[in-house]
Amino acid sequence: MSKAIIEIKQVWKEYGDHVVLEKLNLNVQAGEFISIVGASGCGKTSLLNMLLGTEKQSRGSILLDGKPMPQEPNATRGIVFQKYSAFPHLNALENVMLGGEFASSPLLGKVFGNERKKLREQALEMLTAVGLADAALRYPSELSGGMQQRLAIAQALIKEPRILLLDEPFGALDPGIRKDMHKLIRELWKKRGLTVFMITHDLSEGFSLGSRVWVLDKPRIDPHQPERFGAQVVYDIDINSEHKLSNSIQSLIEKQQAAKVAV
Ligand SMILES: Nc1ncnc2c1ncn2[C@@H]1O[C@H](COP(=O)(O)OP(=O)(O)OP(=O)(O)O)[C@@H](O)[C@H]1O
Repeated sequence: MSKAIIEIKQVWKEYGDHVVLEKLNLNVQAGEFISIVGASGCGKTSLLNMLLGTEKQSRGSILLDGKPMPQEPNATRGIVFQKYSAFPHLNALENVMLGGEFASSPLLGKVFGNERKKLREQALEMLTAVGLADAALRYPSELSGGMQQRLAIAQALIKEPRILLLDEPFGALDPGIRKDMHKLIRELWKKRGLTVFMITHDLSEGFSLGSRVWVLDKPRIDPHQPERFGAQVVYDIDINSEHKLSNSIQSLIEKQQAAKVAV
């Protein structure tokens, strides 16, 4: 087996007395697509933030290529949030270029001359890859929700990250647009050999996109002290090796879909 790109070893995350995550032990190979599902507040975003480097684990270690995870975001990891706020005074092309400018000139946030010309070309390529070539000169307020998420993906990918972190990236989009976005993200994942971590509340999205699904839940509950125990990865499901999803998982998905219809 090849060396893991990410190793999570005995990781705990606590906020004061509140234990959010406990005893996480997980290895991720380069090129995996991990869907992270679990109840609201179980610690999915906390886990993603630790992978991004904006949060530090309370205990244990997280390794990137065998070395401690850098404690700040850098170009190895790109992130896309559910709600994207692009700079409103910059057009799509300038917004994507800005991401690249900060990656190559973190202090100044600006590049000049030939480097700028090259960056402009790369940004245009990125916009083309996400299907926004025709909207390069439009401002964020002139883009639909789906287009704004495409822009967010282009901005994350301009830094050429090896790891892409997605925090409910399609949660606010209409079902038809979500489908298009699923196709896009699968293409980008495969073509660029990315390692992807995606939080979703939609189980069927998690199972259809991911090569592996982590289900976070609390195996232990103290009713008098709900914050005493944290969530763990209670199911770690390798989609490729499962010929068929187990009945229980399939029925979970069906239940969720039925609940959506009922709303
Ligand atoms: N900076 C913080 N300080 C204190 N508590 C926090 C902080 N960040 C998160 N929490 C708490 O940690 C718990 C897990 O939060 P987190 O956002 O990781 O959950 P989540 O699974 O992503 O939730 P959701 O699905 O609702 O987005 C929550 O109870 C939250 O209130």
